[in-house]
Amino acid sequence: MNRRVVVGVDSSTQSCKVVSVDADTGELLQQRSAPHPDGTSINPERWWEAFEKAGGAAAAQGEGGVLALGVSAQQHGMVALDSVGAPVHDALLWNDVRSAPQAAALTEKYGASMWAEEVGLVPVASFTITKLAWLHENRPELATRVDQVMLPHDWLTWNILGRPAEATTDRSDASGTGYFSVHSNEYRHDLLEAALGHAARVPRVLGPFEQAGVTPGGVIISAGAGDNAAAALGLGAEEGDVVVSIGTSGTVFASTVARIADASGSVAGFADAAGGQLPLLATINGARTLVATAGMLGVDIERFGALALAAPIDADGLLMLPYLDGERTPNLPDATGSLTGMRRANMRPENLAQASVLGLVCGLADALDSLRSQGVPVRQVILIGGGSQSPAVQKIAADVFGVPVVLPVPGEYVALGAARQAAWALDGDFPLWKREIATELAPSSTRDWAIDVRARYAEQRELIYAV
Ligand SMILES: Nc1ncnc2c1ncn2[C@@H]1O[C@H](COP(=O)(O)OP(=O)(O)O)[C@@H](O)[C@H]1O
Ligand SMILES: O=C(CO)[C@@H](O)[C@H](O)COP(=O)(O)O
Repeated sequence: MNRRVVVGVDSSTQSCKVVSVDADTGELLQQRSAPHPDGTSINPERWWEAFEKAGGAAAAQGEGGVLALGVSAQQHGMVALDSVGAPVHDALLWNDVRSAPQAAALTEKYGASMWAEEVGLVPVASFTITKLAWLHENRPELATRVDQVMLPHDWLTWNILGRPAEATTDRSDASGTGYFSVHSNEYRHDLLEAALGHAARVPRVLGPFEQAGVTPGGVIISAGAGDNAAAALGLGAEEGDVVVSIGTSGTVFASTVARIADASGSVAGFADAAGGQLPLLATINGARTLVATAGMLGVDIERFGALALAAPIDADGLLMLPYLDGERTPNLPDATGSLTGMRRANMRPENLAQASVLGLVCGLADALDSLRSQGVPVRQVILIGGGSQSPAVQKIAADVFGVPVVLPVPGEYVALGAARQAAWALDGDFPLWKREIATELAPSSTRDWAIDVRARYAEQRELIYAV
């Protein structure tokens, strides 16, 4: 019997991944990727070029017998288009912190409780609405030209469908804008206008398995999703599963029924891609903490992993707070990284490597504690993302997180989730693909060392950044 092929796309911060999957079994058939330029702002055409290089554009026109395709992408990016569909400014990405002052002003103007209760999140620089406010305040001549605002996944879907009069999005990605209410499932046009200075068109929000359209090649295009919501779909995350993704961002999230309204702003009450909720915390400094430290040591990422594994598990007291690009969790957009606990005896390359691993994982453990404090059940952590492939991360994760940690077979779970959504849109039934086999990461005989490291990490964070 001929396979029915669906395709999933993950247009993430650093690259575009395209996976071809058997629609009936979920078996991975092909996987390709192409890099994106570095930076926190980008001309969206670079996303299209990578999408083409990774085979996505051809698949979207039916090459290889593709029946359906779904696009997932990095969340929050501001794609502000004029009346002819051209960007008025490079897209400001989730990890661009220039709109931090606007985030603080929006929070002050309406109050954190309103944002948490009505919109589900409290503005920080990552969220689209703050970027529109930045444009309005700093480039008013461009802001007045904005006709419509999209997110990265919306813009790719819109281009795949030949730039129809009405763009589309989905609830999971809309929930990360700051001008959409997960409670009413309606846009808050008033908040968008307050930020941008005038009204602007926004994409129609599709249901979980609604079709965005069909390409001239006959390929059904699904609604798409924000990347973390797509990962939850790809993993088949269940109540009690908390996904920790170590990609460019570090994210900690769960697919739940209960809505979250965290006025502290730590936990964002996003929507998932299946009609539920996706409470989430994100750090700006994910796997690139390890990559930057490897660069400082003059070694590649494999050698970095070996160095970290060779160090004492607590880095012999060396401690890094890896706020290398500013930080979102905790909300310290102007912070820089710090290295403390240095002694002549511990100033060794392996200790620096391990300190960066500990700094990354301790920050994610803090996020896990915040998620738990909002009533989200934590039965196990499912560890994904490029950084999860680090043997040094795998060695300490169970001890530092303090709960069972499972590692699925290496895979692009965001793109797989987008493919699963495409199969859902194709058939109208959620595909019951087999759940990936996962390996439980063995904890140490005692996690006392991890409790001590986390306490010292918290002490330094409070001492240096007062959070
Ligand atoms: N073994 C490893 N150890 C540490 N970092 C790794 C390893 N393998 C990949 N990475 C890093 O993971 C990141 C890519 O992960 P990915 O989840 O694809 O990110 P994104 O989805 O944000 O583009 C890159 O920064 C890469 O250098
Ligand atoms: O801002 C968030 C979630 O709120 C990030 O998770 C982005 O969605 C970027 O994802 P990656 O490129 O790191 O996968």
